[in-house]
Amino acid sequence: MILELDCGNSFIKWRVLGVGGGMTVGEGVVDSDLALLESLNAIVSLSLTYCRLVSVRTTEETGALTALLKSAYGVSVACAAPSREMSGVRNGYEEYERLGLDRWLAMLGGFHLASGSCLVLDFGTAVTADFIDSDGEHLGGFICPGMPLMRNQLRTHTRKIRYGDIAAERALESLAPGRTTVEAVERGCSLMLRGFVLTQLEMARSYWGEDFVVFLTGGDASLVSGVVPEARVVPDLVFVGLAMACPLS
Ligand SMILES: Nc1ncnc2c1ncn2[C@@H]1O[C@H](COP(=O)(O)OP(=O)(O)OP(=O)(O)O)[C@@H](O)[C@H]1O
Ligand SMILES: CC(C)(CO)[C@@H](O)C(=O)NCCC(=O)O
Ligand SMILES: [K+]
Repeated sequence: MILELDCGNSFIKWRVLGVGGGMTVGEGVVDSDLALLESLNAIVSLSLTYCRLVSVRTTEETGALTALLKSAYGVSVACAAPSREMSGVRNGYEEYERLGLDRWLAMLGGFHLASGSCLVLDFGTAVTADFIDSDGEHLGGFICPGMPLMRNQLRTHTRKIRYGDIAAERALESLAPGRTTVEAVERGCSLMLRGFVLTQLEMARSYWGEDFVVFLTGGDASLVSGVVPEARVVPDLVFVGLAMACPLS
């Protein structure tokens, strides 16, 4: 069984693939290393042979998790590393090692699935956009605060914006002008994300006309999928790239 991990800034996304890398035996989202071990230990007849991970955390944090996995399961752990070029994609950053590895892997996955120009949009703690042309050239991208950061900034820097998670979820059932604080904030931030997406689409059209594929990934992709009905929503896009960057043999 193969353990795959995407260690983001807020959550660790994990999944376990069965022997041969085919079926998904288990998957989830956890908020700590210990919660990850708990989830894994709950899988009956877990028998890990290999682990591959991508992390945008510090070297120390990633090292601690790697050591934990090695000692708990005696498994070898491969970490995705930055590279100038891979699987036909050329990293467009001036200093390629500074490009977030989650972005890099989502780009590898997207270019592989599109076999042509693509726009990769990831909606996590941060929101990112990356442009890859039909030659695999990464033109660069954008980084913005995601939904959790936008709402927390408002909560932190105002005195009267306070509401709970359940109210937040209910507020997003419509995007009409809000008549309560929670509706006004949740719908406002959601519309900001949608506006961002529409701007990215405009830019992609200016480069490639209609000849490109849009990928949506990340925990909050569903907030914007309505404005790009033609987009491919691929929740595991980072894992697609991870398997390419860290193959079994
Ligand atoms: N099962 C889930 N657990 C946690 N968050 C979820 C879940 N499903 C959707 N989300 C949403 O996904 C967002 C987090 O996105 P995601 O998990 O892609 O990124 P992250 O790990 O927080 O950050 P990064 O951008 O660094 O990867 C949160 O805003 C949350 O509302
Ligand atoms: C932008 C995030 C936080 C998205 O998860 C991550 O890709 C990251 O930390 N990137 C490093 C900075 C950069 O990509 O330029
Ligand atoms: K991410």
